Amino acid sequence: MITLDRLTKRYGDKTAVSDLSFEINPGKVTGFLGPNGAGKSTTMRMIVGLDAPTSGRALVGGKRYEELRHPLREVGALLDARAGHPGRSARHHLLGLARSNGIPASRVGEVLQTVGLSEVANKRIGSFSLGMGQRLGIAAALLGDPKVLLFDEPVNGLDPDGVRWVRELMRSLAAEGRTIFVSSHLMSEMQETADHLLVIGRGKIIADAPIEEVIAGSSLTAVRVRTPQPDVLRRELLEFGLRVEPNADSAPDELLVVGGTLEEIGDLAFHHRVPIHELSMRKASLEQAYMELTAASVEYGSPALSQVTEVPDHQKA
Ligand SMILES: Nc1ncnc2c1ncn2[C@@H]1O[C@H](COP(=O)(O)OP(=O)(O)OP(=O)(O)O)[C@@H](O)[C@H]1O
Repeated sequence: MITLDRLTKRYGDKTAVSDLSFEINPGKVTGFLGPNGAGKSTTMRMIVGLDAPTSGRALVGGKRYEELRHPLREVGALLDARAGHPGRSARHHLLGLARSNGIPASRVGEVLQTVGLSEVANKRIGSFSLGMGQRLGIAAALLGDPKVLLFDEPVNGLDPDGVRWVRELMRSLAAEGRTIFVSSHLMSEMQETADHLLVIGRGKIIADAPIEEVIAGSSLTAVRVRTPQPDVLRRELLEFGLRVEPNADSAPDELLVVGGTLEEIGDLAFHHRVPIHELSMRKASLEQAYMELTAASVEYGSPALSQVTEVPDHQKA
């Protein structure tokens, strides 16, 4: 388990992480999301002792990183895939880490196998592609067989096969009861991998909830109802306290209802003898839910496309 207790980091006037308190539990993949500059890497660096908090604490299994006797055997991290001397071979890099952490050398062959680098184990790290570097970083994180694992953007640079491999690895590590904390900007990938989400913006927590709850909380998650009596049903739904979205694109017999479950809406229609021709859930994607959640905390936003694309004269209407 990872515990953050009022964790704060300031760089001069800039507060990178502000009073963060939360727990990351074992047996789950917890996704760590937030816009660029939100404070994700800084938080992860403080958990593994690479940055000192200005105030507050980050604990792994109840201890500060500095208090861990064999840190790599308790917490593994992929924070910077370029770590490791470029002139060294992958095997030597891992052997060095194993030796300094009291990990048997036999473990090196095992993790190289796990990440699919056995055949290039004796090649120089400097000759590795971005994806191979990511795999080596993951091998280093797994070396001490730790209960807690942190991955900062682990699928960065990986091809689709590699992305799927990382997803399956995270899921299986969590299924073994480990604590998996992973940051990513790839929402579709997070939607497939994470059980729980922590969303931060400008150093503060915006959401700490199961992924299904985050998606259900989006205004784009709604129940679609088709009925020959939309006006009657609309009135009853509003009376019941639900919201009916005005939707110019809807067919005349269709209502989009926010805030209610399929069961509640079905029962309500039955109670008022309103015939139903369709009752279905329209789920927001994680990307849509995330964009809504973080809209107010994007520090380095993108200009509207019309501002950056010059439309050639001959294409103008
Ligand atoms: N060593 C440093 N010195 C000064 N400011 C820093 C330092 N490290 C981080 N920051 C600032 O702290 C804030 C949080 O940065 P951090 O890298 O943790 O964000 P992030 O969420 O990981 O962003 P990204 O998604 O772009 O990787 C940013 O505004 C960043 O400029």
